[in-house]
Amino acid sequence: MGPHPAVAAIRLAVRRVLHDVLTETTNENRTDAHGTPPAPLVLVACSGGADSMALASALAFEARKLSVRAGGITVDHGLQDGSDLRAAEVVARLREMNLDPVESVAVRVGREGGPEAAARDARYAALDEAADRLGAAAVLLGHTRDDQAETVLLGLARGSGIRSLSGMAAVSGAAGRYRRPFLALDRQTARKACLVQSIPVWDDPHNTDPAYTRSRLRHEGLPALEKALGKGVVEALARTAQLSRDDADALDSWAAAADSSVRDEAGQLECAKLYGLPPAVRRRVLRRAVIAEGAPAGSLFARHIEEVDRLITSWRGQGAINLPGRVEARRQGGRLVIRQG
Ligand SMILES: Nc1ncnc2c1ncn2[C@@H]1O[C@H](COP(=O)(O)OP(=O)(O)OP(=O)(O)O)[C@@H](O)[C@H]1O
Repeated sequence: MGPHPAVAAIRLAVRRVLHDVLTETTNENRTDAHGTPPAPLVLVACSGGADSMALASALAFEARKLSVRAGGITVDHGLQDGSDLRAAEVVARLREMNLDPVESVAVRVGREGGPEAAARDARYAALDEAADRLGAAAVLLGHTRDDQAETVLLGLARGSGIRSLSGMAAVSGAAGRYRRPFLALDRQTARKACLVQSIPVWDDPHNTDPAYTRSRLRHEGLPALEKALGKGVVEALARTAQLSRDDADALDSWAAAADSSVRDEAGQLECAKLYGLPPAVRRRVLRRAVIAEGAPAGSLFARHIEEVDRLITSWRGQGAINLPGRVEARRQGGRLVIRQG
């Protein structure tokens, strides 16, 4: 008898990603002293929750069959009493699965951008550091289709265009280090896989705390949408993410190609030429120009770019526009001048 369908599904998802990682490392043509390619190290980022415990179990199983070393990292955000004990427990469970190396990394969470964003920033910084130090070829994350649907809704509510509707990428980070094998699987499958394999899971109290936006969305928003629109809404939102990502990528390439065509010989942006671009492309050209002058991408919102865009489309002699990173945009003699003040 084969494995339970939920276990088969999580293993297949991980196997596909491990094959990708193996193909990429082979293509890089790296070999050891004996001329054979070294087995790449793949880490699972594990919170101890159902998604990442399922991921860890599938990684442990599939890595044994392939030429892949499997390890794990758990990050202790230090935000709850006893978080260090929980991290130690996760480490013990990952070691029981024969993952090696396994580490717990303690981080200090700042306040920048709210508690969820601050915890996420600290977590990714710690995962990056660990992956570099251990020489990992990839870090697996347990985001599911349900997480993707939530991310699309959060992006929709920001009102900042299709890039924010495109959710999380299956491959992201420096040199494509982060992989999300479960993006097409639902959360129930991961939970079921833990249940049938008797893997204990930790339910993060933050996930049910209504103080957190994502938790409200998960427990109130999405169920209400499913009631109104039917069960297929999660799948539709996840599909929207993929379609939006493709559209956003195409528009970004268009903007990159359009950039040189709207500049004069001195490299200055010409307002008349910018005016002739489709708005979606023009806003991207402007965003690129503002970032190139030193505005931090994460602090640059749609409303900032709209204001710069009005210097082109609704010119009424308005003054300079102040942007994040002390960048300033002004219209001068038919040119758009963007520079750091
Ligand atoms: N403390 C942590 N340490 C290591 N990795 C983490 C930690 N928290 C989250 N992750 C990684 O990020 C992914 C998404 O986490 P998030 O908290 O957004 O979702 P989740 O649905 O609660 O996931 P899980 O059920 O695995 O906890 C996790 O599946 C895991 O891979």
